[in-house]
Amino acid sequence: MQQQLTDVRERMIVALDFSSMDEVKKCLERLQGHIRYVKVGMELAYAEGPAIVAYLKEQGLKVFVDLKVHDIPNTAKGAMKSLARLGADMVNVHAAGGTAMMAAAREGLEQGTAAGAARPLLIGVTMLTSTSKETMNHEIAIPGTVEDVVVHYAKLTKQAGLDGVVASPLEVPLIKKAAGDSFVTVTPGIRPLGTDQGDQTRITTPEQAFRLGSDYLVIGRAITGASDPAGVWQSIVAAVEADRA
Ligand SMILES: O=c1ccn([C@@H]2O[C@H](COP(=O)(O)O)[C@@H](O)[C@H]2O)c(=O)[nH]1
Repeated sequence: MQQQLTDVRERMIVALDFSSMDEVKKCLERLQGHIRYVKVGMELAYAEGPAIVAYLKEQGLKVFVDLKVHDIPNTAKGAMKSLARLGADMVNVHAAGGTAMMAAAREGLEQGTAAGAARPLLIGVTMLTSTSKETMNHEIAIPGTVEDVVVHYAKLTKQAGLDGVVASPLEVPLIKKAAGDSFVTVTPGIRPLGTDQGDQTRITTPEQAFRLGSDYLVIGRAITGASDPAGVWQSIVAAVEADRA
């Protein structure tokens, strides 16, 4: 990792999968003082535009802009140049775009980052955590195991000069073995015990995710869809801290 983050709260990213600023504000009111890092995905970014990132930064939060860029290298480079100007802390591309696209994305991000400002972390999405081996083999037409494909994408991502990958926590030990400990792992597919799996297939609990070596956890519905989001947040932090003690 670029930074040693000892407080688990700095490493738990809450996915704000909402379609309006109003819903975001209501959610943040309930989580105020607890969360440090949030994720803006396509639903919110397409609904509210760049203003949402500026708003979240004004609230003192770190922001992962999760738009999963996947296009020809020139377009990916331009997209990253524009994204760099938003002031996000983390952005991403699909590793399936290949090394030329990922390297171009990194160049665009560097060019778009203001002088003296820190470049956002650039992360490659390996295989979506909703994708099972069956879907990967028979629909996406990639043979083999998910683990082998994820490690292959992680190596390509590193080769292209990116900072890390998005994958399931289940694959983190293999990624770290192949790409090194400092290669950042961002892991959705987090389900505290007793929560609905929904559309995710490659899941772990928060405690397991940290135990497996994940650098950042992405947690959405388990927190934002709960009747007491702050209570769920606190119970996750407590469970992780107890597990590490
Ligand atoms: O492989 C991926 C990449 C991104 N995501 C995103 O993470 C959150 C997960 O939300 P939950 O409600 O905790 O399932 C969501 O915003 C996805 O777009 C992912 O799940 N898997």
